[in-house]
Amino acid sequence: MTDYTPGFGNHVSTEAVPGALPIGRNSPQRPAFGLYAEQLSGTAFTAPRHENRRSWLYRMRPTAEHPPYTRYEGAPRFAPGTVEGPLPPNRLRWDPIANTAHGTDWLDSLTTMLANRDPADLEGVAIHLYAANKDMQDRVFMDADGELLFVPQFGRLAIFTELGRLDLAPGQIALIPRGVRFRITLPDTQARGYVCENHGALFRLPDLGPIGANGLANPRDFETPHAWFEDRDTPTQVVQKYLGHLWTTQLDHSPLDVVAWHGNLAPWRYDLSRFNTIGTVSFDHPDPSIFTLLTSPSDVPGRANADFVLFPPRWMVAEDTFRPPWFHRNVMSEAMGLITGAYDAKAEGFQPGGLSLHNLMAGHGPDLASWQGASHAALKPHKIDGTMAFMLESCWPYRPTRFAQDHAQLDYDAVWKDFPKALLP
Ligand SMILES: O=C(O)Cc1cc(O)ccc1O
Ligand SMILES: [Fe+2]
Repeated sequence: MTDYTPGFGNHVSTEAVPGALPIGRNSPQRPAFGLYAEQLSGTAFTAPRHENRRSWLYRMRPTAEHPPYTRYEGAPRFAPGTVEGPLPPNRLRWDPIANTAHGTDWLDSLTTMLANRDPADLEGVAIHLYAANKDMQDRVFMDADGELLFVPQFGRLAIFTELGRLDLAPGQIALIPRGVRFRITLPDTQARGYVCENHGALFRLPDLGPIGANGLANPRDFETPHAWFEDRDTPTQVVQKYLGHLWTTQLDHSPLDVVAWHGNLAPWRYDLSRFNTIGTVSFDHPDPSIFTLLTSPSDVPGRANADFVLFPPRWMVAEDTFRPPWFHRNVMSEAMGLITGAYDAKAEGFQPGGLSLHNLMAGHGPDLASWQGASHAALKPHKIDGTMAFMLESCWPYRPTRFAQDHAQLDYDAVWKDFPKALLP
């Protein structure tokens, strides 16, 4: 059980030991109890105030005290780079990854599927899958390449971070900022899901425009953990992802030793059932941007580095409308995952834990069975229930890893085969 503070991007002050947090200054000459003050930046020092994100951590030892990093040889499918050469314009889809070997923790189970920029560009996103069956023991991970958005699909995660503990279950998502170290244990002994890694501008809530001041993901439903620490003087391995590669070093203590912190750069979790879904009450299927939960802007206004888009249970009431997603070709690139149930544009073949990719300009939309069903359905109010899908839509075309290329479904194109030709008068 953990305590949380509600709100998105708020300035939080929290201490696990009374008196640990300095009052009125960040870096006193001698912080309480001999703690070390450390600033963790999520944006440049000079970022505009409304975008500026940083926290001050008060820890038992400075992060700076560590031996050199050497290459990490574990996690064989994590961050291997993508396939070089011309990128085929083909649509791709994957079944959930088969069970990983017994005794594989979250970190070593990470399997990179798609990536679209070099992390050193400070733009782009990558999509990793995990399928773990062992707790991380005596080791922590940190990602210097971006913030991590967790989308569990099966099994709970207990995430012990430098800034507090997060309990996470399927149906919730969580975010860990760039650079924050954490360890993951598995309350259900097994867990499977997605991790979206964002190298670009920090995820934020989208502007709501004419929707108004409320709706979609409301800020108060994001939960940030209170300060928590462990005082453990036992050997601890640190693994970090740095510019696309994995590195490791060894400490003689746990770095999850932040006794107090304050600031607006912090992990959070969010319950997807809180998403206030908005859709048409007249006709036509709205653009999926109506379902944007988080956005990471690029330098081009309105063109996201990444949008995290949710397709939750909802009522469909549109009149004289083909209600599922329409056929379309998009200049943005669409990677999709499924948390539970079925997706209304794919009758079969897109399974919970699976993944699909429709890169820029790829013709896609309802498969033949979904098109037939929706073209003839009686248009009474209908609840799409028991489903939760998401899309990570990016302006940068995704490239698969070699593993992804070798494990894609063999004949995905066939779901769009044999559409009857239109009959002209
Ligand atoms: O391709 C998809 O299934 C995602 C999607 C959903 C939708 O409702 C409208 C457009 C779109 O790309
Ligand atoms: Fe699409």
